Amino acid sequence: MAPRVLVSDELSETAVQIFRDRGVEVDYMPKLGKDKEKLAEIIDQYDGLAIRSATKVTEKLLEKATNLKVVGRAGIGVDNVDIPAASKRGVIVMNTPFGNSITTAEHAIAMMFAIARQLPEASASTHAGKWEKSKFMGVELFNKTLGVIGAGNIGGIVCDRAVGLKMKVVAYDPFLSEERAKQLGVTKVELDELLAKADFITLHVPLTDKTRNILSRENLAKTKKGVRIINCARGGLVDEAALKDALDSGHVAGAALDVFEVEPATENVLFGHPNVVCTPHLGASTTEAQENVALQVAEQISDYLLSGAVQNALNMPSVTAEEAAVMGPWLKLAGHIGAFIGQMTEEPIKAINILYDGAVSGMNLQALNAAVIGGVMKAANPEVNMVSAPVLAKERGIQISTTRQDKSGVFDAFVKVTMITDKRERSVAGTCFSDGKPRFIQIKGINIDAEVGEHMLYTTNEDVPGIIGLLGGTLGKHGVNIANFTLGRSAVGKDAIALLYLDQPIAPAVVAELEATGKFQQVKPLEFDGA
Ligand SMILES: NC(=O)C1=CN([C@@H]2O[C@H](COP(=O)(O)OP(=O)(O)OC[C@H]3O[C@@H](n4cnc5c(N)ncnc54)[C@H](O)[C@@H]3O)[C@@H](O)[C@H]2O)C=CC1
Ligand SMILES: O=C(O)C(=O)COP(=O)(O)O
Repeated sequence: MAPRVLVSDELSETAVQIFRDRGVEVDYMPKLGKDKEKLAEIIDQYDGLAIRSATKVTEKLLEKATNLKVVGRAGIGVDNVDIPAASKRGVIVMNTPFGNSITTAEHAIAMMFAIARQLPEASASTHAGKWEKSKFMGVELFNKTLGVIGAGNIGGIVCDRAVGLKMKVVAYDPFLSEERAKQLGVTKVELDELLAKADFITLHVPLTDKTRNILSRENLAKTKKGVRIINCARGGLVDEAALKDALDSGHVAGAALDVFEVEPATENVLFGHPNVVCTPHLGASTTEAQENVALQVAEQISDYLLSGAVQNALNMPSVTAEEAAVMGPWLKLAGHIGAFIGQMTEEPIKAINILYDGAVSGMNLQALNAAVIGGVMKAANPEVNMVSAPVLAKERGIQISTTRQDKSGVFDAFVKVTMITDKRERSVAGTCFSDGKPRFIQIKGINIDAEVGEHMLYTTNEDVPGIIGLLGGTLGKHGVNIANFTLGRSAVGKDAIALLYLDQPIAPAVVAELEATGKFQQVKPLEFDGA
């Protein structure tokens, strides 16, 4: 069945066309982002959700989104998506990190000109036939100091354009390297220095717990008298009430705001102030940017739903389409090994050590690790997947370690996972043959060769005659067909294991009957989803 995607905010038609061309069913309902009840009612029908900033992907919405696998943000900021809640539910969150950055940077520059020369007010006055030539006295940008808070993609472009305007640019960004600052032609400074020096301040940081209120009342008080402030990043970065007071007192000469604490902003303390220029979150609103982000988000969502390729996800390592094709069997194997271990474990896991040997050690290990951990944790919670598992494992304090090596002899490559609890250590290894089929090759250090099936039975016993007959006879009597039977032992007369691939699940009564023979130390049915 074709995956289904809902577009709940206004996106360029390009997105809808791409979904259709790629064979993804798409419903375009651009008003739904503003109607959370209606959205919550229908969200369970969709595998993917494409949004901009109006749709709020809250924990509550995600609870209803029982089939959702991916949220794609056609834009940059994802503060409208509860990413931890999405991760816990195994939903990938992607954005389009570059599609609208030039456009947004240009909007910030336009806003800077607008407050330097009071363009909107002068325009309104002229339209009104007033010809107030002497009222609108502006300031030049030339030789002024621009303080850029956040010099990432957008901030970096703003720096570049401002240098072109012959401004002096200082940037505050803890993650900006001296080398990059030099390349941009800007001076890296601390926040207090920026506040003290800047004639114009422009914000380009994401809204996080650390950046919220970065221009607080206290910080606004540290700015130069006559400063002008531009916010084309997020409402919530500037204390709006404090900004109004600073504008009223004349300490701040002007402010240009594209974003507001509450959006849509139909009321705001700053509305109506003569020195404030406002736009309704238009930073990304150009034909070019909207084409870029719509195209990118539709391709990314389709790639993920159709091939498992992951690009620009905020809660999952990237997997290219090429990698997804090569790694597919290995990701499956990693999940199966994890599932084997998870189903065999009844006590809390302290650590999981993952060894990658040979060709597989050169693959995307973050993704493979996520698949192993997902498999392990799925035994306790079937809802867990590659996205949610690493988060949950971390929450539970499980130590994950990875080793790469290239020592394999018999196999070109293999994956071996060792799980450690207070009581025991358990390890399972597997490989993929050229047919792409995952196989288990070692359990508890005992070599075997077992194709992975959906329903399996694992037994351990002392190496004595008659075990094959006993297993075959009992299963046969209950009409359980054996597709594949693998045996292994550590040494003659010592520990032996059997792994049976069955055509149907084995009933608890049959397990009990085998246990009652007293011949087995363990009789454990195992299930492998998607095998
Ligand atoms: N008005 C609009 O329509 C649009 C607004 N945006 C907003 O712009 C923001 C920035 O976008 P990009 O430049 O693409 O993001 P980015 O991630 O490339 O850059 C953000 C920069 O902020 C820096 N940063 C993070 N925490 C900081 C802190 N506490 N203090 C100082 N710097 C800090 C980072 O090191 C990074 O360099 C987005 O998060 C989004 O909220 C983005 C697009 C359109
Ligand atoms: O990309 C971003 O972060 C934006 O803020 C753009 O928002 P929008 O898609 O125009 O609602």
